[in-house]
Amino acid sequence: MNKKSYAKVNVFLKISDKRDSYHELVSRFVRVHSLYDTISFVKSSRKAFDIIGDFSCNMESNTVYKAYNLLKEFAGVEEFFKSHSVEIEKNIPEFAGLGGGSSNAATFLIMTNKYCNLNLSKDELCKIAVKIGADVPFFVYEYDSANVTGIGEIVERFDEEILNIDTITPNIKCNTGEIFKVFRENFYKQISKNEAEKLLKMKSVEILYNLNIKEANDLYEPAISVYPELKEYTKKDWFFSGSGSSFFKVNNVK
Ligand SMILES: C[C@@](CO)(OP(=O)(O)O)[C@H](O)COP(=O)(O)OP(=O)(O)OC[C@H]1O[C@@H](n2ccc(N)nc2=O)[C@H](O)[C@@H]1O
Ligand SMILES: Nc1ncnc2c1ncn2[C@@H]1O[C@H](COP(=O)(O)OP(=O)(O)O)[C@@H](O)[C@H]1O
Repeated sequence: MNKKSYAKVNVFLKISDKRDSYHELVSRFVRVHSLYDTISFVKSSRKAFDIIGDFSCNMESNTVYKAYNLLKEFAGVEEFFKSHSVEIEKNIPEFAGLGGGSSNAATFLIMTNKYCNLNLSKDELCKIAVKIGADVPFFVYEYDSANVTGIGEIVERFDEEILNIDTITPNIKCNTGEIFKVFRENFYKQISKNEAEKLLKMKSVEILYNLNIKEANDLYEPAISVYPELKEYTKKDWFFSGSGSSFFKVNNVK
């Protein structure tokens, strides 16, 4: 009972509006095939829910624990996790803009749905996923590439070739909330409907061929202003994922 929990990158990320203290985005999310954690359900005699793995957060703030809390009311779930521990082999760096925590939560939802025979559809799982975090629905659908809008709850599969992606994660822990705050205060702009529609139709390789790092990600400039050390990692053909700190390169782009 194990499953890969992939990282993602944002090929582009543009802000389209504000929603209360949040921001609505227009983004292309792509799974990184070469970077994943592995989640296993292993037999255990602990008689209580537990997660084994290397995390910087405590149990209460672990996204997998949040996912468990949302599923435990379903018949059989609590019983199952009295005799199984969740083991997570972490490879995806945290605070990296690669969605590791969100991916783990989604993989846990998918595995629990399967092994506890909950028979929930992807759409039903997605309703649970949004309660955990903005990026979780993308990972629930298991698409290689998708257009993601709203705060992350609208996920539409995008049909394109599988991308061969390299990532670099500087040892800088980017605070997503702080970067959005600086974006709102000093860099605020909204993508127009026309421009958004154009990007949402373009293949990822075309987008990366045509845009530079600043144009592709509205959070890049605010991130650099909060963490100037990030600038050292800015190189030709490399792009910025989410609110950082990871940079990525797509080898399919010629
Ligand atoms: C920017 C993105 C793009 O993929 O990626 P990451 O850099 O985290 O991977 C995500 O949407 C990030 O989502 P997530 O990491 O779940 O953010 P949260 O913990 O929910 O939000 C932290 C804080 O960031 C701000 N926030 C977050 C998402 C959003 N669409 N608008 C916001 O303004 C809010 O102030 C919020 O309190
Ligand atoms: N299962 C998990 N894996 C990684 N980080 C987690 C997990 N659960 C909670 N977190 C917390 O989520 C935050 C980072 O989220 P993560 O998804 O790894 O990165 P990012 O949001 O930068 O893409 C950190 O505060 C981290 O401690």
